[in-house]
Amino acid sequence: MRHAHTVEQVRAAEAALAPAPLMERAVAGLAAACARLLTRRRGRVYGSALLVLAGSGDSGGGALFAGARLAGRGAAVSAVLLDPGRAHPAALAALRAAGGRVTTDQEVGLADFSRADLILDGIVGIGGRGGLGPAAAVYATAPRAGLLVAVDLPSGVDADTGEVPGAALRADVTVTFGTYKPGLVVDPGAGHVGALHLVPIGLRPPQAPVEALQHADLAALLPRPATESDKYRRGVVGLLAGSERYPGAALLAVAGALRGGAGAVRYQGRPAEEVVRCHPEVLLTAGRVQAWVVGPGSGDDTPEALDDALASEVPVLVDADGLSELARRGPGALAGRAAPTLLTPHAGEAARLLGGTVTADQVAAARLRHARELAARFGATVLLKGSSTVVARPDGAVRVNPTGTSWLATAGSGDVLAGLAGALLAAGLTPWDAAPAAAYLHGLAGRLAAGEPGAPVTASDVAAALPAAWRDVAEGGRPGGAAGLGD
Ligand SMILES: NC(=O)C1=CN([C@@H]2O[C@H](COP(=O)(O)OP(=O)(O)OC[C@H]3O[C@@H](n4cnc5c(N)ncnc54)[C@H](OP(=O)(O)O)[C@@H]3O)[C@@H](O)[C@H]2O)[C@@H](O)CC1
Ligand SMILES: [K+]
Repeated sequence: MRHAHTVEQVRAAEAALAPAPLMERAVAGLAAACARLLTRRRGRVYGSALLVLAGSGDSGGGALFAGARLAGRGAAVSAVLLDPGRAHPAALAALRAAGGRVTTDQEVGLADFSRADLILDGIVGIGGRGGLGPAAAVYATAPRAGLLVAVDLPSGVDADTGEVPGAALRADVTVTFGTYKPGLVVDPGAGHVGALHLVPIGLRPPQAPVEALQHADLAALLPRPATESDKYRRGVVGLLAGSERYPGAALLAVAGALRGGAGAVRYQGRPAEEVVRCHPEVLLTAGRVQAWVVGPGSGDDTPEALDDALASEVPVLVDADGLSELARRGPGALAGRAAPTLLTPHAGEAARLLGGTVTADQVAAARLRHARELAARFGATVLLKGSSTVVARPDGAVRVNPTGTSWLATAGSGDVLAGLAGALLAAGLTPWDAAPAAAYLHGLAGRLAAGEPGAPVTASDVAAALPAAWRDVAEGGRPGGAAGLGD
């Protein structure tokens, strides 16, 4: 599990430790990471060109100290001071003493930026507020040939939320200290991070409000049938999905549910004949179910389907058309439910569920905030789809999905996810576990189907790759399994 802590928690944890050893450990880890990157790129540190972008805080201080160390190993180091009167005095002195060149001239800085083998972004760390000023913002778009290493987090990304209010640097590698920060794992910030490397500095932060499941967590969560399992032990999922107009949604949701390990799928919708033709294992009879999925492509049947599902005493997943109907009814529609409800909106559906006071783009730009608001408003677990899918609980706890690929933004992909998550609910997982587990497997299946370097995939391809994703997780003992994920 990757745990991500807020700025306030990091500050409190840092305050409990002596500052000098903290800086020492952070700088040692940062310099070592840069030395490895330079060696990989140029064969050695000696003779390589390094540029430090230094702001006024400790992030700039750490970058200058690391620059000094690498200058000591023969790198040609220059530093641009973005707030010249306030650069970390001891770190600046150390860089000068090691032979580093210091400038405040933007033209010189940009020329060095374009030529350097490696650039250290120490403009701001967790103390960054608002967007970058113009002197720093030019480096967000300036051309460069070398690697950009962000110190603690890419400058311009909000550490607590992953929001990017203005210009932000785009790193190849981010070296972060002590613990992960939410902004490193939630988009749009996460998209600026590159490869993420954690340097332990001895922090002991409290429980994390944001976490990201890894391969080993998934392996522990996924249900495995015991020898005496029957279909009810594995879980029977009921699908109220598809319509004459949208039969495909039913087929894809069934495909996701069957490959999500459901003991059986009970289908109740209009295109039943087509469903059975494609998936002969589906049950069409009424009977016991352990979770309902309502909404994918359910069209005009949605109001009645939602009534039936919400009146049941089993977990209910509401997706697609079900969410539009729920947006019309408002949070009161879930008020009397004793069993849990899981909502799986994309940004547009989330905006509607939030009462239309925000746009889909605003939801996507501030994913943590809106997923939490929605979960609190409806008293339900919310899986907000999109790049870095976010799962929020009504109490504000969040799990962020680290898998996924932009190839997954394809028609019907959400139907597969709904069926898959429904199967995991039917198997007895809570929404808090089922939702991130489904997002993880779905994202991994998308990556496996898209391949490397990646090619377009259909929702059917994603469903077909689910068994491979499942096996990849089960093989989690070897680092990252076949997909190269894992921690
Ligand atoms: N503790 C340690 O030993 C180590 C700490 N390290 C890292 O340092 C970070 C915490 O340090 P920090 O508190 O000094 O904050 P940091 O983010 O560097 O700078 C804040 C300064 O920036 C300024 N500023 C704010 N917004 C701005 C903007 N938009 N554009 C430009 N400037 C802006 C702001 O100005 P002010 O608001 O005060 O006017 C203030 O002066 C943290 O990420 C940690 O991991 C490691 O790197 C090394 C070891
Ligand atoms: K930074």
